[in-house]
Amino acid sequence: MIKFMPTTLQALSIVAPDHAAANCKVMGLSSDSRHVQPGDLFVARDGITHRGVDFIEQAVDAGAIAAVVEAWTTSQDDLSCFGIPVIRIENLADKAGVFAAAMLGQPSTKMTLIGVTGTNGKTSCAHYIAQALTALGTKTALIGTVGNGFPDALNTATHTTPDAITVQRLLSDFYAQGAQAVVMEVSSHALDQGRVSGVQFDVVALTNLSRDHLDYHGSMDAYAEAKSLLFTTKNVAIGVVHKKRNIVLNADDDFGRQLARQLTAGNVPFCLFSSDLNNTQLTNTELNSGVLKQADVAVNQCVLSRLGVQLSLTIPGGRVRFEAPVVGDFNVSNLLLTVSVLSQLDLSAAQIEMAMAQVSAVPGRMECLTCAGRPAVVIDYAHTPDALEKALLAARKHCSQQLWIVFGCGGDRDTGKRAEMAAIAEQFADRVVVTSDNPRTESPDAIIEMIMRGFNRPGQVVTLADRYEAINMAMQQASAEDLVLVAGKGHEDYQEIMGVKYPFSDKVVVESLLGDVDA
Ligand SMILES: CC(=O)N[C@H]1[C@@H](OP(=O)(O)OP(=O)(O)OC[C@H]2O[C@@H](n3ccc(=O)[nH]c3=O)[C@H](O)[C@@H]2O)O[C@H](CO)[C@@H](O)[C@@H]1O[C@H](C)C(=O)N[C@@H](C)C(=O)N[C@H](CCC(=O)O)C(=O)O
Ligand SMILES: Nc1ncnc2c1ncn2[C@@H]1O[C@H](COP(=O)(O)OP(=O)(O)OP(=O)(O)O)[C@@H](O)[C@H]1O
Ligand SMILES: N[C@H](CCC[C@H](N)C(=O)O)C(=O)O
Ligand SMILES: [Mg+2]
Repeated sequence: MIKFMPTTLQALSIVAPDHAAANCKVMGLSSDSRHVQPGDLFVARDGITHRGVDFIEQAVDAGAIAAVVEAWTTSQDDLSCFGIPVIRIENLADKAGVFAAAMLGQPSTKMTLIGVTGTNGKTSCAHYIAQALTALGTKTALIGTVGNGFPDALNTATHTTPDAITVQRLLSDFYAQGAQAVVMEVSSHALDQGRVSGVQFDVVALTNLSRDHLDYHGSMDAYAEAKSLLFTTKNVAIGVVHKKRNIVLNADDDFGRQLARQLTAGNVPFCLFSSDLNNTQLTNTELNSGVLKQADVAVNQCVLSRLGVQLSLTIPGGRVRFEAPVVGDFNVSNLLLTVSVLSQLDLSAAQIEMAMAQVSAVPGRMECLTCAGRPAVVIDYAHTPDALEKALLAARKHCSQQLWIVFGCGGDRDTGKRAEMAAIAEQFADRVVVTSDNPRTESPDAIIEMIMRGFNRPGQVVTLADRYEAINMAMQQASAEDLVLVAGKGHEDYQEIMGVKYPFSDKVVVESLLGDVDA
């Protein structure tokens, strides 16, 4: 159990109203009134749904000795009634992590910290990096969608990137358990809400940027702006911190190149990777004028097979060759990112080659289940238009006859991606079954109806809201030479309906329907 180091408001650089308040002992920190412990400083941050100030009374009842609130939301006059010092602070959302880091002894400075952001591929890359570092003997922990902890003992995660105080607690906990490195997925929500403020990174990397989360960010520009926060250094008092400027960018992605141009203009060094053999995305004009450089990590040779990928790469100062049992062209990009991160950690070509040979598939990402005489089934976490396209293109290469897709879309999330995913499904699959994903608080039928608007030939699409029945139907009707891609839920072991998480696993369902699954 991780303990905060007792401190004072003064030591946290919080300007208290009087001497007594400045020196009162702060025993812990919480941003949730329901979890406040006696002696805690309550970080009453404003959220999207609630105002933090509305929970101060509850925090006082639980024993909070002081509270901090957003400066712009409340006047000082309204804060004198709580019986504890309540102090107004600028940019409070960005400060919670900084306070927590201070009270936990700056855990991120004691380990190698790697942050991965981007629309798709964060989990895959984070796991590959953790597997590679572990193979090199570096005890490495993970924070991300599949779970938090050491790779062989992940605790289920509620978020891809937890809230700011939880992030610091996890880092502190990992350090206490001997971690030497931590790889974390950094979501756009996290960057926007200051969940990684106070984390000091050794390497930060971008996978790619495509449509997602527009319900939250409102526009692609705002979404990109949030992502770019991981790559801009701020001072230690606020925001993301870079120990060194080790930045890894994807030259095959529009946003990756945009960031690369910005960094070049600001004379900030970065490592660029590309799986484009001819660097066709990098225009000659840009290359010749020095606006962009050639990729630092690039593909010399790439052989994709049913079992995985064989790669020969150029890296700064050498070459590496390895095989990895992961499928899909998009995974080449994820492997390149992984190699780029390792090269930024100053590992030798021989070390990188050895480490990459140990990389293996991630649960729920292009996971293939087969049984003699039955259609092959691939379970994948594609839940954005770009991911669905990439997953279907990858699955097509493993399918000798008809390619089936079973998918739905999550409720209470970007509604605009629903019709886009339908158009992709229609374009790249032969048979389409639309079902429920996590409807959350929305009606499954209403979500399906929005998906249906994206098809040109809706008459050819089967809809079955019950996900078990939808998978069953596709597997019953598909021939042994067909392939069924079950997309959207990957590793998830629940289906969230009206605030309740019911047990549901695509993998368990498929295995039970296949009977004896081949290895
Ligand atoms: C949209 C979003 O990101 N919402 C997150 C946000 O909620 P919110 O802003 O509505 O918070 P709020 O309910 O207004 O509460 C404000 C403050 O009051 C506190 N509070 C609240 C209630 C109470 O009784 N007492 C109390 O003190 C809360 O702890 C919070 O600090 O802050 C909450 C506390 O940290 C998060 O749990 C919540 O995540 C919700 C559940 C969520 O679904 N988030 C998803 C969209 C998300 O974060 N996804 C990303 C990206 C996924 C990916 O692409 O991989 C992720 O990183 O997981
Ligand atoms: N580099 C990539 N480019 C495009 N699609 C990808 C890439 N890597 C993975 N995918 C697709 O995206 C899906 C999700 O991959 P992964 O879980 O690694 O991404 P993520 O960014 O962590 O997603 P989330 O934001 O939901 O946590 C995969 O199942 C696959 O279909
Ligand atoms: N990290 C993603 C997960 C989506 C998973 C999908 N199954 C869904 O419920 O939409 C998100 O929060 O948008
Ligand atoms: Mg993830």
